Amino acid sequence: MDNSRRPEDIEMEGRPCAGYSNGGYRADDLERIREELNTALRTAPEPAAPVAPPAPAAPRGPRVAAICIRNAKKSYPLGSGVVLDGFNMTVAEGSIYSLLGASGCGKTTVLSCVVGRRRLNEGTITVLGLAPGTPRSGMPGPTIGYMPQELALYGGFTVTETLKYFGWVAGMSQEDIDERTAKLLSLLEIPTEYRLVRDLSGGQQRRVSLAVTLIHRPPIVILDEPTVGVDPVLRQNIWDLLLSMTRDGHTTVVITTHYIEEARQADTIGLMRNGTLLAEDRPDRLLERYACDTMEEVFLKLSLRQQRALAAPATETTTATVPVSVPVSAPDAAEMAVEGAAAELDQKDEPPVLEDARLLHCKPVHLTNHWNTLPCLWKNLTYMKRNVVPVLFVVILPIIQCGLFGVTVGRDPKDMRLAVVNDDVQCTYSSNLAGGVDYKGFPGYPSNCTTKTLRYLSCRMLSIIDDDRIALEPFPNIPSALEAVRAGKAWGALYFPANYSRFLAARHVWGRYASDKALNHSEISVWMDMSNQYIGYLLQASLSLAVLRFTRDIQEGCMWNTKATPVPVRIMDPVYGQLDPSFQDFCLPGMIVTTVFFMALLVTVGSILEEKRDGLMARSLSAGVTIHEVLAAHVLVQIVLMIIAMVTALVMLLCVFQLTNNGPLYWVVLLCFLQGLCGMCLGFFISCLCESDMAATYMGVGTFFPLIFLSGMVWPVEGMHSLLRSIGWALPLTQATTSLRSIMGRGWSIDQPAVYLGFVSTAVWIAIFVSITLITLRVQKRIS
Ligand SMILES: Nc1ncnc2c1ncn2[C@@H]1O[C@H](COP(=O)(O)OP(=O)(O)OP(=O)(O)O)[C@@H](O)[C@H]1O
Repeated sequence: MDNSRRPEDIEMEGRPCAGYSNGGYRADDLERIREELNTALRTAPEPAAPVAPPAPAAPRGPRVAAICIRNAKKSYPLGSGVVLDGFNMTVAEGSIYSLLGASGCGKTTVLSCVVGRRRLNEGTITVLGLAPGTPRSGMPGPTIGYMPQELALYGGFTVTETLKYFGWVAGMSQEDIDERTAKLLSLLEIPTEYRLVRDLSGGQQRRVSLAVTLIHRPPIVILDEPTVGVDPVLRQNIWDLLLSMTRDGHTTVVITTHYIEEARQADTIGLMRNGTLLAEDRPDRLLERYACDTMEEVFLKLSLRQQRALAAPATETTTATVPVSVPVSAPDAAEMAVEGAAAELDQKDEPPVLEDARLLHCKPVHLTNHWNTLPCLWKNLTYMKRNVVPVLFVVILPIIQCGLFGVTVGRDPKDMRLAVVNDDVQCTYSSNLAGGVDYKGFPGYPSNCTTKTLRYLSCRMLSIIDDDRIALEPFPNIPSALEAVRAGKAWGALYFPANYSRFLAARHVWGRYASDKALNHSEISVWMDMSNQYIGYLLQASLSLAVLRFTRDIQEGCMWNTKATPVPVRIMDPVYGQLDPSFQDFCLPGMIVTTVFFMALLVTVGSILEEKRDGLMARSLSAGVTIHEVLAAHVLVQIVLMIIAMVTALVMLLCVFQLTNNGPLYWVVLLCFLQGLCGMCLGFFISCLCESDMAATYMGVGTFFPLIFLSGMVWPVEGMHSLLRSIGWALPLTQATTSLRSIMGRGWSIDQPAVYLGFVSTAVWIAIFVSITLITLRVQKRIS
């Protein structure tokens, strides 16, 4: 065995946290200490809830381990490699432990595992005798006060509101919060208690962050670079505060910092590099052992040694003073043998480290029957009070959306131009040409209608065609009329051949005896611009209707039997809807469903990502709020917003624009509400999956268009390919749109399959979104 290795180093390798390490003591010394500790164990009180009872000031030794990490290994699922590689760390109770290391060496990863935010791939962590994340450990929760590297504060809250929220989460009473707030504000010199956090200076914000960490007097305080970017005087104040906190032995502090020399004030310094701990000892001993004047030199020496060890072929596989699982070069091994011998002598002054929780002065804080939904709800409402934009968005967007829908969609196009070439007779179109004869003034039909008396029929026909929808414009010949159509100046061209009136009169008078010439010359030729399908169909429908009316007009004028119409079809009153159906009424159900669904989705994603941003949610979770409590508080707020959006949309569409609803309004409202819930649940899923606004935007937009097009809102699903129709059938908006259309258009109730399928489909989708959200959260927790 290598003589240079310290006994506890040998024990540390693979040694579980619980138990004693002899720390270089003689066997009889150890026996005595064990006896003392066992006496203490027998008399030590059990942990009490909700907060740790005040215990008498602890003497400085023998100390026990408050935090113990053994053989920790960690890599991130999407990370570039191993972050912690056999990391060991022991933090004595009532001490300040300063973890030093270069940027990216894994300090934050260690701390986030200690607070229970992340899990190790291998190895163990014990904090106050318990593993973080286990029941009754209070981790994440009030056992630990965690100050993350990022600010992670609600910028829209005042200082007191911030402290109130985190104090409330930690289970403190309002009086206790007020008292602690006053004390911390004075200790940390934060004079601006009613100012919003976002309006404070950077240094003030960090002090507020520290106050949040300390508000509930946590037994374990974890500070991730609290002094970065802080003025030197304030930095020293923070250290003074930490020293005073640990003086009575009831608070243990772990702090990371980039300022190596300030770390000399700590009881223990841990030097970390590349995911392993290079050394861990009292600052004076580290300087002494490595014969250096500054801590920087010690760090440099150990780092170079690790560098050489990693580069050179191994002579040893483990080290004495460096608990690093890397090979060590021969010169370093010799040097380390000398250091190890010195260290062994030092160890006799060092107290043993013990991890039995019952001997600790610091106790885990476990809150029973404490729900954080209420603080979260209060926080969400306070957030909304300060950020009215999302609320206005929920109220104003449906007004704008539905208003635009009401005034733009489904309205008949007006003044569509048709080019007219009339070789039959010169009518004058009063609406288009100045002067001349008004074709509307052409005589009616005498009762004794003959081919001679039926005159100016082209003008008569044009007078029927000319309405609000169509504007007629005369052209001298067919080429010029077609040119106007090609140039986009007219939607179509009509041509009345020469003697149209005479031949049409013959066609009517002679009926089936009319000559071929009469039949051919009594036809109007039409050329249409069908590039716009909707306008093209509208014009064709107008012309067909005009021909029908014109024919009936002739028959009535001549007192002929009007039943001899050209199309022997009689359109009766429709079973549902009107003879002249409105496109608006077709789109309306889809419009309502889409508005409510996507409004809920948008607001949910927005508010959760806002909370996730800058580590806000992570901090709440570290403080003991569960993700379910966060979601529950959001559900309550979102439901209120959703109801506002839904009522606004329905009032706009049904009351302001008087769109048709023939069915029971309560089914309409219930289905819209369920659709809102469904959108909200999809919002939860998206915001759990996405870390950034950008990713969420892509997902939101990515779901928007397929859902809209496949739901049959824009075009009847009957027109889709059968495969798409099957896919669309199963999507969240499709059945709901059909159901709402049946309620509003046909006046059906829930007993109709088309209606209840919408409710069933929505409920199933809510269940699916909730399930996949919970599964995603569980997977994320497992791999974090
Ligand atoms: N969520 C993550 N996913 C993937 N890799 C990560 C993640 N968080 C950290 N890492 C990587 O793990 C390594 C250690 O990061 P960590 O934040 O623990 O270092 P650090 O020592 O705290 O650095 P700093 O002092 O700059 O804060 C880095 O290489 C970092 O890129």
